[in-house]
Amino acid sequence: MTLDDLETIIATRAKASPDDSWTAKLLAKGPEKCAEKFGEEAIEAIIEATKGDKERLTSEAADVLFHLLVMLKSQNVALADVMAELEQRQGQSGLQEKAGRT
Ligand SMILES: N=c1c2ncn([C@@H]3O[C@H](COP(=O)(O)OP(=O)(O)OP(=O)(O)O)[C@@H](O)[C@H]3O)c2ncn1[C@@H]1O[C@H](COP(=O)(O)O)[C@@H](O)[C@H]1O
Repeated sequence: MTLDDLETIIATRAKASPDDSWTAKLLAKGPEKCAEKFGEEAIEAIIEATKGDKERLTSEAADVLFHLLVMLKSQNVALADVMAELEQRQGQSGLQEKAGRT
């Protein structure tokens, strides 16, 4: 499973009935609800990371990635655009980037 696969699954399930699909149900609630759910999942991952529970963190991290992609879908932002942004950053240290900010 790749993030591209998951994006494709989400795009397909977005067309399903909200009665049959969590993806469709969440998207039907609108972008704000999708963002809120992503935030909840991120907080759950933070909690597991601070506890040091690797198994629970792995599970919550999966929830975070799934809900990140649903949030992007809700705003029609393509994963490819996010990856292109990361690609542009390749080769520049995060510390260099921070020091170069005006
Ligand atoms: N990867 C996921 C995925 N990860 C999490 N979830 C759902 O996200 C929902 C929210 O998770 P939570 O554990 O937070 O559930 P909750 O009910 O809010 O529980 P609490 O907050 O009370 O703990 C649950 O219903 C999970 O099943 C997912 N739902 C779908 N997918 C993928 O999307 C595909 C299509 O799913 P549907 O859209 O449901 O057909 C699936 O086959 C999977 O590949």
